[in-house]
Amino acid sequence: MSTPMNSKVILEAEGIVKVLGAAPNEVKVLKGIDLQLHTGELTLLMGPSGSGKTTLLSILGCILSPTEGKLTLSGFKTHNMNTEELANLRRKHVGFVFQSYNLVPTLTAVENVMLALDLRDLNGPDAYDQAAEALEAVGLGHRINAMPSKMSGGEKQRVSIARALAGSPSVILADEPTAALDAKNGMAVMELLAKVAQDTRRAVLAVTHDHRTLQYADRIITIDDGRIAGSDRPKLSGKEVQVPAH
Ligand SMILES: Nc1ncnc2c1ncn2[C@@H]1O[C@H](COP(=O)(O)OP(=O)(O)OP(=O)(O)O)[C@@H](O)[C@H]1O
Repeated sequence: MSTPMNSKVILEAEGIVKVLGAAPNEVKVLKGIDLQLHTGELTLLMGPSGSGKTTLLSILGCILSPTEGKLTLSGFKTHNMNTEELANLRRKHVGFVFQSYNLVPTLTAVENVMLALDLRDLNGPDAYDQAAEALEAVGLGHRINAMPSKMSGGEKQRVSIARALAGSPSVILADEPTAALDAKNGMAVMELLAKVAQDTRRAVLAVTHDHRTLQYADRIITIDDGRIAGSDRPKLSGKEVQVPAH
């Protein structure tokens, strides 16, 4: 199947197996996943509850190591990396967006974004400018000094997208980014992620149960019982995508 021009593989997972839990109650949560993320694309990861989506996202984002299999991120092969090397790779190349925003409640919007830059060793006036720029890019230039408690859910999620964008990671991983939002704010956040994904240096992968988000996808991957059950490019194929029920 064809991919957009100028697009390249920025993340590649091969034969990913993940066993969780301790013997004798071990569970093979991922059973051999092959997956590629391309720059300039928004990929949605869908599948029933318990199918392994969050576990897979954690492995792709170098939070968890696979039991078996290989991961290459931005050209770096991770399978021989120690914990510190993996954390450095994650800080530099991956931005996360969570369902519950995960903002620090005592910090303003711009300070929340600056915190992410500080983790990437960028601080001082340059960090402030870069954080303000990231907030501007998500339409929150007028809210940079707002506290999370004074923001709507949609605004908080946009701050968390700005935080993920700061430092220009090559991959943004979002776990149910619209789940806590009403329909209007949820679609606005999805539209923003689709726009963020148009940058040809970056790929975005979002786990979602929300069928209304399908319209924004360049690619939809479905997972069922720890295995890839399907992959489609709806904008190119024009096919209706069958997604397993939640
Ligand atoms: N620490 C653990 N030990 C054992 N099993 C686990 C552990 N963590 C998760 N699991 C199991 O792994 C499976 C996959 O979990 P995961 O959270 O990745 O699924 P998911 O597709 O993201 O689900 P949901 O849509 O409900 O968030 C589930 O059956 C879960 O019960």
